[in-house]
Amino acid sequence: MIRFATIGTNWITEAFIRAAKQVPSFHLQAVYSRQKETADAFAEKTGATQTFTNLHELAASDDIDAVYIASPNAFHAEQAIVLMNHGKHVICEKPLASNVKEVKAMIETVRKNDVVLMEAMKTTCLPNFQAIQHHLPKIGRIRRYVASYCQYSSRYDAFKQGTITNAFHPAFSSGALMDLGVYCLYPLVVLFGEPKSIQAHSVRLSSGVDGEGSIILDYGEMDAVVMYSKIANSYTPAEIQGEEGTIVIDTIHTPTRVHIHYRDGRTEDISVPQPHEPMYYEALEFMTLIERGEKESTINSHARSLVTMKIMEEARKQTGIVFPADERFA
Ligand SMILES: NC(=O)C1=CN([C@@H]2O[C@H](COP(=O)(O)OP(=O)(O)OC[C@H]3O[C@@H](n4cnc5c(N)ncnc54)[C@H](OP(=O)(O)O)[C@@H]3O)[C@@H](O)[C@H]2O)C=CC1
Ligand SMILES: O=C1CO[C@H](CO)[C@@H](O)[C@@H]1O
Repeated sequence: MIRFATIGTNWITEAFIRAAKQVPSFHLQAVYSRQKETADAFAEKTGATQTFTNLHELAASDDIDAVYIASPNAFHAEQAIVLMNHGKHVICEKPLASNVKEVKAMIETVRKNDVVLMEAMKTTCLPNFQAIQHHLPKIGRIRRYVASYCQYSSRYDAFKQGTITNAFHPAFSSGALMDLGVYCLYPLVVLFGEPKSIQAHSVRLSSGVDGEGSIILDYGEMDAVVMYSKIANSYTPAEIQGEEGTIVIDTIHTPTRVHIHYRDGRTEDISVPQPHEPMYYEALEFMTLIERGEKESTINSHARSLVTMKIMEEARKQTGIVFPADERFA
């Protein structure tokens, strides 16, 4: 049994708990919130038996083995480091942190402690993503990866009315690239590694974060184009274009229906059953690592989280997006 605590009381933590409960070794021991009333209400809703309002008490507790972090991005590194220094395993929401320095500090903390740290990037743990990897050689020499995640945010309505919520505030290391662009980039890094160079463009909002953006990534004999937005929608599937065929993926964040369109006109459905909720697979991966005494996921590895963050930081540099967290760790 792995005794979990959670940080963050928004809907995503409920979704994680619901999915993780399908893994037999999961036990929800405690929830953390800044406010006692919120913690109590969330514990009642989720079945946790303990609550915390002090991160250091949570970190020091002998009742907890692992923590799922779903706080605003700006707090991921700080919270994870405190927890890992007390021997807690950490599964931390995407993006792993605010910037490269923070990711490096987190990886350094893993090295000093006997703990697992994994970025909760659901996409790459999904059976249909693994099907894409398996069938990739069938499309011949790869020439382009295209992915978009553009979803108009209800919080943008509030923004237009003059209320800047966490999702659009630089103090929380937010914006379209950090929130949605990461879903296009992480699978790209898993499939093709680190690009030689990138060119980024973004539409900056008055708060200083990006509302949308695009990045072209140079891989020498192939390139990648990723597009992301919190201020407009896109219905375009993702594609991996090869000389012999093209893999078409319905949605990059949660691949469910995946087809190969061969150049000779044939089509092959390479989708596989994905019976569980999307977050089940990342939860299973994380818990399996703990049970096997392994330090890191070979899927959502530290190196891949670091390369993804390097790309995002470079894109921010090119487009003038600075977070207070960058100065904190400078
Ligand atoms: N995997 C997925 O599909 C999704 C992942 N995410 C990720 O989850 C994380 C949280 O996102 P989201 O729920 O939108 O974020 P929120 O801004 O809603 O904050 C999440 C939680 O953090 C706490 N919090 C809020 N504001 C502050 C603050 N100023 N200081 C400290 N703690 C605060 C709150 O918990 P409390 O009040 O109880 O302390 C809140 O429930 C992000 O990293 C995001 O990228 C988000 C949605 C989907
Ligand atoms: O990761 C995410 C996926 O979906 C959400 C929107 O529905 C995002 O805002 C979020 O951060």
